[in-house]
Amino acid sequence: QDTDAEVEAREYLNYLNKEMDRRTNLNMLAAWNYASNISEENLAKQIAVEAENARFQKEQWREMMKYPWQSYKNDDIKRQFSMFAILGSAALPDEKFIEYQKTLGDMESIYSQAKVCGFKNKTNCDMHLEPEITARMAQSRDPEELKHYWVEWHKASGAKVKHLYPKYVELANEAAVMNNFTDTAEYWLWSYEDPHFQEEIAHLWQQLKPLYLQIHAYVRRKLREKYGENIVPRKRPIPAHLLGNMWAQQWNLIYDLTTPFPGKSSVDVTPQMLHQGYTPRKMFRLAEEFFTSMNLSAMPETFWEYSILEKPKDRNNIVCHASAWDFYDGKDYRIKQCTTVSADELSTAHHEMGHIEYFQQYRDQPHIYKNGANSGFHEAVGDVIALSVQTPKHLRKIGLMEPNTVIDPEAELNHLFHVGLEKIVFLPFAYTMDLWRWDVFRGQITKDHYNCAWWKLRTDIQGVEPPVDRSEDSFDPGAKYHIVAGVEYLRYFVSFVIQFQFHQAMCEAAGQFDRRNPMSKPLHECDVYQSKEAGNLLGSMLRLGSSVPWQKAMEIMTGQGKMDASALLQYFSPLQQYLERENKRTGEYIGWTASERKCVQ
Ligand SMILES: C=C(C[SeH])C(=O)N1CCC[C@H]1C(=O)O
Ligand SMILES: [Zn+2]
Repeated sequence: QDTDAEVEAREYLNYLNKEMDRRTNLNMLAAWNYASNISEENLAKQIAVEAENARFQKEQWREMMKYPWQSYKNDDIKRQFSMFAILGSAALPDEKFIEYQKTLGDMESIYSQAKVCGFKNKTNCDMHLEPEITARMAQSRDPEELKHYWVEWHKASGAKVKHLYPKYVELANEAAVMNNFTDTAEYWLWSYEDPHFQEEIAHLWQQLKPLYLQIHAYVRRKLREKYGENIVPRKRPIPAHLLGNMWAQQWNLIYDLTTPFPGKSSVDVTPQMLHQGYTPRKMFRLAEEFFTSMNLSAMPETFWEYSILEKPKDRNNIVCHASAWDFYDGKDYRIKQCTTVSADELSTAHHEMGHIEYFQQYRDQPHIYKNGANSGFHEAVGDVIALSVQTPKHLRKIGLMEPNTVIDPEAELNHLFHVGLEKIVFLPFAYTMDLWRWDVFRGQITKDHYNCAWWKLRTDIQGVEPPVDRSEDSFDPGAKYHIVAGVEYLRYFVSFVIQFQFHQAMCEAAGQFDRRNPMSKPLHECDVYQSKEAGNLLGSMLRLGSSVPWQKAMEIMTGQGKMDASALLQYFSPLQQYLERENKRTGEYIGWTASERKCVQ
């Protein structure tokens, strides 16, 4: 039974939650207007709305402190107050708040509008990251062309925001301190509600690293066979421009160069999608149908009306980096993605729609709980579905793979390897992104050695190196969206571990996995399509939002409350055995020696 004080406190929370929904709706509309139509004027409009709301939040913070909420018995009221009490950047005084948002907006604008000149057609200097440069990094098999786009992109993006980054770090840390954190690293880690979270991540990486070393050595051999020993030396870190992705974060786009059994069924459905006349809209309809087949939500009609699912033809002043948007009114949800028709982008479409599913499932939560159980949960939802979609079994079901395609153990290994190029490979990259930023926020990496510290981490942890020597004149972290947009990245490391725990739980619910006899129905062959049991299990966790600690949400989903690498390792165990056998057979050097690339301080 709530005390009178708690009854009064709850009434205040009801007001605050409703008012924050209303105000955040205005914030999101202004942010959407800027991101979809970049201009100084639209940034100023967005910042004006955000500054007004920051003022309101500071005012309410003073109001909240009149309530002795730490002494309340009601856990839910205490949880809401403790979350509302953390203002983030809104804690900054007005003019610093505005400077902080302007710095982020300017970095995002430079990144999103950066362009380079062509390698072959040197007069075409209108090539943007999406779609042109991304397409060349994925499709070119000419090391010189790949080096050109790698170097030019890093010059046109990272180097151009270098002068703004220290100011962002300084103001982010000032805000963190005003929220009673030592720095932004601690503020970011606080959201995971576990005082030992950084150590837990380090422990998970130690468990997963052996598998990464195997796929790294195997891919390096395949690249050496393709490009020769001079370009891909046997024991060296892998040159980052040869891996199919500008940041070498996922290598699935060089699947054709590295597949274990080239003759077997190709899991790359891009040609089929193009042949069948797939459009971006059809890709998102396909994703929606998967969710509804499991008794999860369809997209509201306004989603199809307001979303931007293709890059506008006539202009480039748009943030193309894919994103999902909640407008906090229980009905307006949107995706903005400069979609091109490909298998990789079909996965991204599922990823983004997973965010929308989460938004819809927790729509009845109070404002403060309209978040993922932690940020990694939000990133995992769509990916879990995509794990089912990309099974050969499912691709045949939806007509993207010939019905008579032979799916034998070698074809299954090809599929596992393809998923490994996207999931195993990504882990050290995601880890590096925030290992670098934690040290920057903590003052261990200062601006005079931002770049060389970045490459030391990238070489030590990920085993990749830049295609050319670097120096502190460059700012290569700034060539990656999440760095210039100030988006925390550990969420993706968490997602790529827990999505296999969710997949395992949902496959069990769907009767397609048996934890007591794991190889009787291999986890990587599971497809939860049309399983109401799997959908209801997922939905029951999504509806909670952040109303309970993520460990509780994990327990509801998987029966236990911890992050656990064993589901991922179980999923990839046939691949790990194959890679270990193959690397031994070819005498591969596991790991890498020091890079010969210099970084001039
Ligand atoms: C698709 C999104 C929007 Se939340 C994204 O940023 N992702 C999804 C995978 C990792 C990360 C990236 O692209 O770096
Ligand atoms: Zn996401």
